[in-house]
Amino acid sequence: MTGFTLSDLEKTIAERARSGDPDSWTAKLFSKGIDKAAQKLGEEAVETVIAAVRGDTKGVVSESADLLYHWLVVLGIAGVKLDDVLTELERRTGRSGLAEKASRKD
Ligand SMILES: N=c1c2ncn([C@@H]3O[C@H](COP(=O)(O)OP(=O)(O)OP(=O)(O)O)[C@@H](O)[C@H]3O)c2ncn1[C@@H]1O[C@H](COP(=O)(O)O)[C@@H](O)[C@H]1O
Repeated sequence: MTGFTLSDLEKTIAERARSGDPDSWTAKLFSKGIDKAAQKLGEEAVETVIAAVRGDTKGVVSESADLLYHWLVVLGIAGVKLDDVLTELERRTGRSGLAEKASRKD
């Protein structure tokens, strides 16, 4: 299994956004703003759905990578940290830090 994480990609995206490099797709999306980034996110979501419905396994992998990258760009522009989303997901499992603390008190 790869050691590469969404957190690694989030850091790369933040660095590239700050770079202002004209060759950087990330910097371009950040300069265009939330409308363009959100549009790309929607397109990649639809392309992922189409690949899945067609049973195109390689397509699902490739489009999911596009989707997650553009999702992190949208999070970055929206000022939301990946960790905030993971914390919300953890809360839904009922195993969040607060739940654990509360259960230790019992
Ligand atoms: N993971 C990605 C990634 N996935 C997709 N893309 C880019 O997303 C863009 C849009 O994808 P599309 O399939 O829609 O391509 P398109 O049809 O040409 O796009 P449009 O016509 O809609 O403009 C392409 O230019 C892809 O290269 C990505 N660009 C960057 N990354 C990561 O971000 C890092 C920094 O990239 P730069 O900011 O470009 O330096 C890279 O090293 C990667 O780790």
